[in-house]
Amino acid sequence: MKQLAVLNKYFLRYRWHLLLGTLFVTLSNYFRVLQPQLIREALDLVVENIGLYHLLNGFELQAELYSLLGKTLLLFGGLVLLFALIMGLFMYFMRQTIIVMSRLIEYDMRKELFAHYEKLNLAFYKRNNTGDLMARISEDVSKVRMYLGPAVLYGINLASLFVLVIYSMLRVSVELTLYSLAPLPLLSISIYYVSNLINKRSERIQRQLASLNSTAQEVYSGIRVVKSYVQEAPMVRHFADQCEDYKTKSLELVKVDSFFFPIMLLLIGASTVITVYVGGLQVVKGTITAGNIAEFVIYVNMLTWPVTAIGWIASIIQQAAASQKRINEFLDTQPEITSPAEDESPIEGQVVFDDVTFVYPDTGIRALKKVSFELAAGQKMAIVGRTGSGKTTIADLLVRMYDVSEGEIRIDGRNIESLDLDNLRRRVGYVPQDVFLFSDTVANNIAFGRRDAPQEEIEKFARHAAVYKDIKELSEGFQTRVGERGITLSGGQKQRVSIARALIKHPDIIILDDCLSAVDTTTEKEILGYFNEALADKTAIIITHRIYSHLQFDKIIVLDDGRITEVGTHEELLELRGYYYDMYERQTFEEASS
Ligand SMILES: Nc1ncnc2c1ncn2[C@@H]1O[C@H](COP(=O)(O)OP(=O)(O)OP(=O)(O)O)[C@@H](O)[C@H]1O
Repeated sequence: MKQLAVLNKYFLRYRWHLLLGTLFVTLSNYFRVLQPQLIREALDLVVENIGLYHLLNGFELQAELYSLLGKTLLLFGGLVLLFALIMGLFMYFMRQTIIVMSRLIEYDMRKELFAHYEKLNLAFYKRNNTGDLMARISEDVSKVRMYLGPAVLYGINLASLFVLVIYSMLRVSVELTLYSLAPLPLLSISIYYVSNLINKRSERIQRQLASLNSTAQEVYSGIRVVKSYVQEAPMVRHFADQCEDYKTKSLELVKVDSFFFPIMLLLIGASTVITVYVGGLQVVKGTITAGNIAEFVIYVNMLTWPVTAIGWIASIIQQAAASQKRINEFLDTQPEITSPAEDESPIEGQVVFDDVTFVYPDTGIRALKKVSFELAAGQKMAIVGRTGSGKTTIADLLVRMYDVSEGEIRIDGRNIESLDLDNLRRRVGYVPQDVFLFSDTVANNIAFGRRDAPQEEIEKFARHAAVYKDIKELSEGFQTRVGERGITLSGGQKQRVSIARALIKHPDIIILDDCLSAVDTTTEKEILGYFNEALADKTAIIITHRIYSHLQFDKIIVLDDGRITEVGTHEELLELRGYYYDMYERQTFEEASS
């Protein structure tokens, strides 16, 4: 249960909701407990006056007694109604305080958890799958909310009702109280077991539902592959199997669920029978009145829900503790990449890799081995090399998605790890290989890093990225929503929108990771023509699988298995007759034959 201790700060934050809620619960229960006492009074009044009524047979007084009794009973009835109304009013207030408190805490928790997630490193996201991250922020937080709201509410209700009801019962008869309450612990224990079973089975259903959803989602996303391989029928069978599993699990839950109310009614029935039997004998002995039996039966029924709730609350708390443990695991994860200083100053753009070695933390893959190069501010460098040779890793290290394992990266002569992280990332325009667009308008996607960019700027940079015409042809131009992950745009269009997104930031250093791979050669020329002029004073690192003859590079490096194997200018590398030369020959041949 210590897992739940972290939630105490929220109780403290919303202490007035909690305190007022407790007061309203107690007041509501106070008026609830008064009702059986009024009913007992009314019943006793009737029982006591039956004899007198019959004695007055034939006398005028009999009618008067009848009317007086009627009026008194009506008064009792009116009072019971009034108390029920007051009780209801306080119940309304108790939900308005405690359940509202739980919703406010749920909102705070989700916000804080999301903000925390965003601070964590890329390595954390590689380590944990998206489904798990989503589950912790949605389902786990919801389970914790069940503890903060309903469990706390029913807990307070249980405590206050118990004190009030048992005090009222003991005042009448200690012996009858003990007999009437005897079956209730059994009720609590059995409900605890049934609730636990229900929860376990519900969880299994939830998991099955999640897998059902991801299957469906995967099929929808990969519908092109499914159709072109004529795999619709096997996919339907696969989905049907999963549905079958879901159905079986749901039926298992129904079986246990069906026990809930019968158990409750059986044990409450037992309590009532005992009350009437033992109470009846006591009435005969004269220790209590007949009205007391009615009063007790109502008390026992009043305790039904709170006692049932003990098992239910225990089960909710158990689940909430398990969920909070999962949430705490993430909350306790601290970002390894932190910003040491606040410094908004611009970057000149000198980049130095000094004997950089990098090992991916989870796989142990040595992606870079003693890589060294130097770029003066404003210089342009191309990185080429086979797939998996470490090109993207260089880009990721430059924006500190990871920190180097050995060696040092310096920007303007300062170790990259001593620079203000946000400032660094703001001043580097990075177009990653796997372009990602948000399901928002094209304009907002371009202005992602500069939310205040005016429309003219957005259009200007769209032109520079050679995507202006494509956007204008969309149904709503720049206001067209691009669908999930930019699904409604072509691969090349997505690449160009993300180039515009990087350029509009006016970065000091620009890194383009294979971002023209899906663009035709005419468009490529158009973009490169612009690059020549726009990147004139910027340091640029361009990762590519093609040789761009339209761009003058100060330096080209060839990577192979994490090492620099060739370095020099275009002409120098051609003279080396190595990987670069082969690449150039192949490309020239392909262009000539196309
Ligand atoms: N997140 C990661 N976790 C573990 N290993 C990784 C990760 N990303 C890349 N690697 C490994 O590091 C090595 C270098 O990968 P990198 O992505 O830098 O290559 P690349 O040259 O950019 O390849 P490509 O041209 O195909 O994009 C590869 O062996 C790859 O398997």
